[in-house]
Amino acid sequence: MRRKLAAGNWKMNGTTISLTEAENLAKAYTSPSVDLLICPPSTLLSRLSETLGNSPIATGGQDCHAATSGAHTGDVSAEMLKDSGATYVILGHSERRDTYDEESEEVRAKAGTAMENGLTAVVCLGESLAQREANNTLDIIGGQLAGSVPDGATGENLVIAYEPVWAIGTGLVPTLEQIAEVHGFIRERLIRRFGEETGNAIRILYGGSVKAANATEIFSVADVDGALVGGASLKASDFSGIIDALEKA
Ligand SMILES: O=C(CO)COP(=O)(O)O
Repeated sequence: MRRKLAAGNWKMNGTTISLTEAENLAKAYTSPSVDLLICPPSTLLSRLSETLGNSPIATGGQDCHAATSGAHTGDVSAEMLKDSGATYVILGHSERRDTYDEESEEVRAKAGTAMENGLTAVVCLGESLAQREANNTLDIIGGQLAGSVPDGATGENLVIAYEPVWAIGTGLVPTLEQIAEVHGFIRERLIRRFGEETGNAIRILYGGSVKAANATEIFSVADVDGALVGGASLKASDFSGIIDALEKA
């Protein structure tokens, strides 16, 4: 049985004041029935990890370098994330694939380094609107999945996030049938590559305009094991509506 996961990606949002939102969340969820994760900007990671202290809410980075250390100005290593209290790291987000031309091969190298450092890699996959309209969604997702996930993935060290690029921050959400098709396809590919047991243990999150108002129906879809939430994870009052829906799913 896969434990569900509600993950917040704060992206490039948040300063010290935002720690209060995490504190409010920690007060509200002292023993949640689902896993909870916040991935703040790296400037807040240490303080957020300290603020959350013994709360069950985990913290994570939003990217890491494939190398363990060295002359990489501006980058953050997996070891640094771990040292800042993180247990997860988001990798291959479409905003990084787009802005920094991150290819799946690079994402795979980063995920390997993250896993070696004891982090759980949240590997993001997603098609653009043009790719969906050209009926290429499953080809794109299949290629990104095969290319971005390293060998040795398990239900512990890997989470997949399906985030259609056109649904991120737009208020547009795929139909439940479209979500079911892609999540079912990812599940099948994971089983084919890693075997029945591991393939079934890896969690698959949906991400893209998830809100309290649409969370219940999204969580009703087979193989949706939780959500990777952007905008609606910034305020505890918004994120808690999504967490509550996941706890009831
Ligand atoms: O990109 C996302 C999470 O990683 C989704 O962002 P939104 O929830 O703001 O659409």
